This record gives sequence, C-alpha cells and structure tokens, in this order.
Amino acid sequence: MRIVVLTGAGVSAESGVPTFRDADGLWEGHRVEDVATPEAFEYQPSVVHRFYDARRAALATVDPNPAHHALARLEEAIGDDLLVVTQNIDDLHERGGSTRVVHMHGRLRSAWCRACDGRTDWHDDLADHPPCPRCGVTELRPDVVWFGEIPYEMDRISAALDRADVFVSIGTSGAVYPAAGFVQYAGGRGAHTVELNLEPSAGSALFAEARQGPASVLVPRWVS
Ligand SMILES: CC(C)NC(=O)[C@H](Cc1c[nH]c2ccccc12)NC(=O)[C@H](CCCC/N=C(/NCCC(=O)O)S[C@H]1O[C@H](COP(=O)(O)OP(=O)(O)OC[C@H]2O[C@@H](n3cnc4c(N)ncnc43)[C@H](O)[C@@H]2O)[C@@H](O)[C@H]1O)NC(=O)OCc1ccccc1
Repeated sequence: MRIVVLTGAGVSAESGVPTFRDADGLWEGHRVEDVATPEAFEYQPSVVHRFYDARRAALATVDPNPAHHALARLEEAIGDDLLVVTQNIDDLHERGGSTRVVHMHGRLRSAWCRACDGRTDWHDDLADHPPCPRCGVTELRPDVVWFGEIPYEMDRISAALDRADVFVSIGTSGAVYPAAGFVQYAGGRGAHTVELNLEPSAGSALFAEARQGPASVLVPRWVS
C-alpha cells in the first residue's frame, strides 16, 4: 500500500506554529503574499529577512506534536511505501522522527546563496547579511519557495502521486497551488483520497473521505 501524505500549517498548529489563515494572514500587517514573493525581497529585503528570521528563531520554542509522531510511526511500519510532502518550512516532521519528507516550499533552517547557488543549514538570522560559508559573498536568501517561484522536487512528488494507492491531506486549506491540485491528480489515477482537517478545506468535496478535528487526534487515530 503506497501512501502519499500532504501536510500544511494545520499539522504544526498544535505545536504553536501560527497558520496562515488565522489572524487574517501572518505578520505585522503584511499580507503573506507581500512578504513571501521575490519582488518583496527585491524592494524590501530587510522586512522579508525579519519575517523569516522571526519564524526561524521561533522554531527553537516549539516541538513536534502527536500528529508528527504518528506519521513517523507509520514510516517505521511501511518504510519506502510512505512519502510525506509538506508545504511547511518548519522542521517538525524530521524532529518527530520522519525521514522520508519532501519540503516542496523549502526550509526555514536553510540558507540559499544567490551568488554560488549553494545551500547551507542555517539556524541564525539573515537580516545582518552574513557571508555565504561557501563563497563568502553576502547574497544569502531564505531557502523557501515564494509565490511565483517553482516548488521543489515536483518530479519526485508527481512520480509518488502517480503510484499512490492512498493520498491523505492533513491540515491544509487547499488555497495554494500546485499542492491544492494533488487530490485531483492522485484521485484521477485511482488513489483513495482522505482529508484530515479541523474544518472542510476549499477542496473538501474532491476527497472520497473527509474527517474533521485536530490533527493531534485524527492522525494517530488514522494511523493506528
Ligand atoms: C494564493 C494562491 C491562489 N496562489 C497560488 O497558488 C500561487 C499562484 C498559482 C499557481 N497556480 C495557480 C492556479 C490557480 C491560482 C493561482 C495559482 N502559487 C504559486 O505561486 C506557487 C508557489 C506557492 C508557494 C508559496 N510559498 C509558500 N510557503 C513558503 C513561504 C512561507 O512559508 O513563508 S505557500 C504557504 O501558504 C500556504 C498556506 O496554506 P496552508 O498550509 O494550508 O495553511 P492555512 O493557514 O491556509 O490553512 C491551515 C489549515 O489547517 C487547518 N487547521 C488549523 N489548525 C488545525 C489543527 N489543529 N488540526 C488540523 N487542521 C488544522 C485549518 O482548518 C486550515 O484549513 C502553504 O502552501 C504554505 O507553504 N508556484 C507556482 O505555481 O509555480 C508555477 C509552477 C507550478 C507547478 C509546477 C511548476 C511551476
């Protein structure tokens, strides 16, 4: 039984990581789309850096919750037959014990150098323009996928969706593409589709099965 699990901000909400759709967007009066775009980084890099530096620093104050741990147990049970595709840029899946994880929108604890294209694990701020550890140039940006940019590892994701027997979506509002289109893609190839979410998402009607409730309760129950 090959399973692809897609997760969104809702899987980390009970760990204390704010979601995008509560509090009318995320941050300091900025529409998320206004800080998570290459244009915003061009015109106001310090605002964008502070946005990600604060979220990166906050990672030290949160821990995985029972939903993350349950997915790690499932991986232990079925190994390569499971792939977790996350829209989240936090590292809670890995800290929960998962290893087969694709961060399609990037990672907070990684910096990407626009000069040498190198990526480096990064735990500190970027707003003070530190030099790239590889090439020494001060052209580091958050290693995240902004609106208008192509998500990471789309080939690996499409290949897994092609072969999936089950597609499960956890804690996502289904508002952002291409992730929001995965249910139709997998369902169209015969996969059984399940939504586990606090409330029905924009694409709920597209799922064969939809359960409402907190991820920390629904995911362990679904896994066991
Ligand atoms: C706004 C939207 C309409 N715009 C887009 O989708 C755009 C444009 C677009 C492309 N195709 C389209 C088609 C139609 C319309 C528009 C488009 N997409 C892009 O630009 C993408 C790039 C988008 C990525 C942007 N970066 C992010 N994040 C990283 C940065 C950062 O994090 O700062 S997106 C970011 O927002 C999204 C937020 O959504 P969720 O995670 O779902 O969070 P949200 O708060 O919305 O919802 C939380 C849910 O959880 C539930 N919940 C809450 N608590 C709990 C709980 N306790 N338990 C369970 N559930 C819970 C709630 O009920 C709710 O349903 C996530 O994807 C997240 O990663 N790039 C691209 O398309 O390139 C081309 C391409 C495509 C394919 C192949 C080749 C090329």
